[in-house]
Amino acid sequence: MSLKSFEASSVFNQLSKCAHQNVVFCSDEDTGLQAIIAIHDTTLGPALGGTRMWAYRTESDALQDVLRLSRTMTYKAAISGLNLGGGSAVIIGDSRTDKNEVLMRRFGRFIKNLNGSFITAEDLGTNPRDMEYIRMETEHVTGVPESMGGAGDPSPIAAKGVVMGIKACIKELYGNDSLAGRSVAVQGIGQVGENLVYLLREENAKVYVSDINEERLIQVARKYGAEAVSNNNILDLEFDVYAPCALGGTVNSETIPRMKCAVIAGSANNQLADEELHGQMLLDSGILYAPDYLINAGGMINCYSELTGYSRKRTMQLAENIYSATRKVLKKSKEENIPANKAADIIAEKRIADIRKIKASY
Ligand SMILES: NC(=O)c1ccc[n+]([C@@H]2O[C@H](COP(=O)([O-])OP(=O)(O)OC[C@H]3O[C@@H](n4cnc5c(N)ncnc54)[C@H](O)[C@@H]3O)[C@@H](O)[C@H]2O)c1
Repeated sequence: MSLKSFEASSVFNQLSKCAHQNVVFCSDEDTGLQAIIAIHDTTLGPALGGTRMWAYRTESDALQDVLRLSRTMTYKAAISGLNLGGGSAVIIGDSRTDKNEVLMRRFGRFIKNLNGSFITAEDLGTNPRDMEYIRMETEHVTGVPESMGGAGDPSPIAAKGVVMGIKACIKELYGNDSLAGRSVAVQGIGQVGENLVYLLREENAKVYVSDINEERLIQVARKYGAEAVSNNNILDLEFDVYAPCALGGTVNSETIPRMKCAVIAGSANNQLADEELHGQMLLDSGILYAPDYLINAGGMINCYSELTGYSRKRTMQLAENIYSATRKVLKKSKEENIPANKAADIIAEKRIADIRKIKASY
């Protein structure tokens, strides 16, 4: 087989499409570890990003995921005014059956070898206990429990940022940002979703909730006085705000035409299945979109605080800044008639380019 014949699916072909600074393949026979660490951009600071453990169907899927996630982290840090770059890691495997202390500690050794250019935290399939194992091998990890000097669970801060994003959208549409009487559908009521439901109910919003976990759905709906709805037809209902807080890709060519909401603002990463196509479709449909990486930056903000000396007050302040950052993005989107995700990208890219210039001067 000539090299050309498998070019389309090759690792080098995938890498050539994105301008990552460094991609490290980690393999260890003794522990069975197979992982990829991607460092997208470190102009603003060391690359920070979660470690996701997932039973990927193919190695190519794992590579694609880590490349996309790490790029998103660069933009998230840039638009949030953080001095961090973007990175991410994936461990290939089922977190319920394949994860153990040695595997996580071996992975920690790979992070150690990157000498601080990559700092990790939790993501899907990993938790504070795993971060403790990584911490046994390297200091370049955040999201460790408060008992170990960490900042603890980032999801309340992530939810706070999402509320700020929702309020900024409501202000844009109705001239005031009160959520009283506004209706919000939260899809996925896990760690962030439940905190979001709590905050929305505190503001007297009418809240609908859906989740694939029926037991949890009933429990959370009852606890906060929310209305449980079926996950299958949640998008067919009428409400002001759709808040996707489970998996990405729920905003796509099939769902957008069905949507009756005025706003999309949630915590899930990569909500638009295709950023260019679906960002434009939302603009054309008149649905206001609060870019995901902007309003879900609370988790990264929490990690940043942990790295720079944790203060609850400062962390909350940074999460509250998401309100003005969202207002700025929506203004740019309206004035230039461009999709909100595109407007956010331009603002993030400008900050990186500006800081790169001052770095070149010393
Ligand atoms: N945890 C954080 O601090 C944080 C920060 C930023 C972004 N995020 C993103 O927010 C999202 C939620 O994160 P989390 O930590 O709350 O996760 P989680 O695993 O705690 O919760 C996810 C919830 O979604 C439900 N779910 C899964 N698939 C679903 C589907 N198809 N339809 C409806 N519900 C479904 C699950 O049952 C679960 O209750 C993820 O996309 C994550 O990447 C999380």
